[in-house]
Amino acid sequence: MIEVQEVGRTFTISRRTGLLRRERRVVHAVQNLSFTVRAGEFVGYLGPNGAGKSTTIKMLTGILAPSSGRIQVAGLDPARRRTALARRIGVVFGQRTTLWWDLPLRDSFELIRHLYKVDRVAFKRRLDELTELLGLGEFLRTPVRQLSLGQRMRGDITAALLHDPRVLVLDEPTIGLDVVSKAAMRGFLRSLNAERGTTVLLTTHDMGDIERLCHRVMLIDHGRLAFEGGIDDLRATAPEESSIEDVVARLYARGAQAPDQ
Ligand SMILES: Nc1ncnc2c1ncn2[C@@H]1O[C@H](COP(=O)(O)OP(=O)(O)OP(=O)(O)O)[C@@H](O)[C@H]1O
Repeated sequence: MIEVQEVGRTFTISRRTGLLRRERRVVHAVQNLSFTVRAGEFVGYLGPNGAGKSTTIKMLTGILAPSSGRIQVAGLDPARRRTALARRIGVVFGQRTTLWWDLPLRDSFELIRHLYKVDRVAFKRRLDELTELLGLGEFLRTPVRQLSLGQRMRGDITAALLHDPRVLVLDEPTIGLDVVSKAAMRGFLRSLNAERGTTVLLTTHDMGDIERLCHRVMLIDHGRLAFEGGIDDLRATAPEESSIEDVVARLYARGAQAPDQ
């Protein structure tokens, strides 16, 4: 469902170092990255701040083109077929909304229906289902700017799923949610994957998300894949640690000692 082959992405940063002098520096955000996510998998994508997670997600969704290598998502090259891909995948960035700030939630969904050209009957059925599952009924007429973070996040997840995508890419979907909202969101995502077979790639700094949801974990550090395996394999990298958080902290610390690019 997702194929990443030897992908690299660099950024060139230009910085003023004097009155007339500029210094150019190349940042290797992602380097020689290869992985596969099969249909129906729920995979966690971990890494410390600045490791290259968002850059990867932007490449998977076609927002950024890779500098090298090859990507296929749902059978398409994301950077070349971004519009076609948008009909096959759903994307949620926890830190920002894709909804229209001043519009009631319902109107944002209606606009999305037009953008994705979703059939009216299928849209109504899917919206009713998602409204029920995510408990959104009482907020449909509320402008997005008046929603709490948890309500808005449920709105964003609904928006990403209205066109019934086979792949869902989530960038920190539980950030800032309270324990009850977090548990509800995780329950929803788990059943979406188990019952509907939606393939999910999840980026998070919350190890609870990883432990409770993911079949497999990939860990990126300094733009390179530093670990890949199941939760038990992850634990086995530091069996002396009792929590996943500490196991992952160990892996991050190991990466920090490695020579930088
Ligand atoms: N547009 C850009 N221009 C220059 N450098 C960038 C750009 N986007 C990302 N980078 C750099 O690429 C590297 C990877 O950044 P990225 O945002 O992918 O990390 P991340 O793993 O998502 O981090 P976080 O967990 O903090 O969100 C960082 O060194 C970052 O500064």
